[in-house]
Amino acid sequence: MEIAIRNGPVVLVFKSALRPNIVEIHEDLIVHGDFIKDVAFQVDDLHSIHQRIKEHNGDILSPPSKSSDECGSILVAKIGSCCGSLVHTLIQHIDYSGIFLPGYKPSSNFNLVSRLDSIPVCGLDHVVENHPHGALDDVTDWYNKMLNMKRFWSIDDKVVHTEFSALKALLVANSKRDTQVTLVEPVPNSRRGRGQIQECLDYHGGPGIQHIAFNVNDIIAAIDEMRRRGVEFLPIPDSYYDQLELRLKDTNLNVIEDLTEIRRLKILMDFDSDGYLLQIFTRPVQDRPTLFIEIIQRHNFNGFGAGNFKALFDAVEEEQKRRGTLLVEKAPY
Ligand SMILES: O=C(O)C(=O)Cc1ccc(O)cc1
Ligand SMILES: [Fe+2]
Repeated sequence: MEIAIRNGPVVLVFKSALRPNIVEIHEDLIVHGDFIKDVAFQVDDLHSIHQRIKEHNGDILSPPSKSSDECGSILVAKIGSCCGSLVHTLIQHIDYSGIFLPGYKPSSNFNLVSRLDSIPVCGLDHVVENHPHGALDDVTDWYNKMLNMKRFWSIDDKVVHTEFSALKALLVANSKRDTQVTLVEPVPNSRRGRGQIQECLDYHGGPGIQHIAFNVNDIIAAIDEMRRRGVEFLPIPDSYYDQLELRLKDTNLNVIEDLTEIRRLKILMDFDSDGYLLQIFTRPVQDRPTLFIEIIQRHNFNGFGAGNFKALFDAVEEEQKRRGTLLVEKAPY
């Protein structure tokens, strides 16, 4: 059974096994718990991508096929990724004008949502994959070969470390930068802890999607409403905002949002001379400390909040201490 929910251009599909014998879903759930199985990409020319993937011996789970209903047709294929059991559905819209994809019917069972104040989402900014130590070069190669995505930036453990852990991250994206995947790996070193990436790998049972980031146009209103609804975000100390205000004093940046609101809602901010971004991270959205959600608003700023990594990772490690997973060698399950 599948239920698709939409907010602006973003659609999430929730899938569950109705019957006991749907082995492939149950097997995945035993390993990963609730997790992201599929990150779908919209493509312009599925046949040529399929050809490219075949030439590079990619894992084609289902070759391009046409799917139609009374609202038109799409072309769809599915490939295995190099990120554990994650798959990528590739979709080319030929002439489709229905609500989502062929076969989906509108549902009228969402009275609760229609009574809440809306939280408009305007796009999917990026998804983030966690990989084991040493995997990032091969994964980057894979996205480059199969989907022609290029590496745009990287940051290493010399820059990204805390008292307890260290990591490497890099971004692969298409040339328009409207499809972006951040790849992250832990760097084991002499530090004392099991960092957030290793914790996520341990609880997820291997590589997988660690967070998804939604773009909004009014992050203050969005977070205000999400908090009102009870969504839990990572706590950020007041000292972060004291420092932020000092750093901002030395710039000519025109920040539209009210800094008191940014402080009150615990939104993070990173900037350079041309622009800034505002971002905030939820606590994990299921029992295992694996998937969480980021809300992000960009003002002429393409980067990934590297200036926030320290505050962010310190905040996550405070959560790990609370969970009792930071200062141990292996996952305590
Ligand atoms: O790069 C991103 O997408 C970020 O949002 C920053 C980040 C990178 C790695 C993490 O484990 C958590 C956050
Ligand atoms: Fe992110």
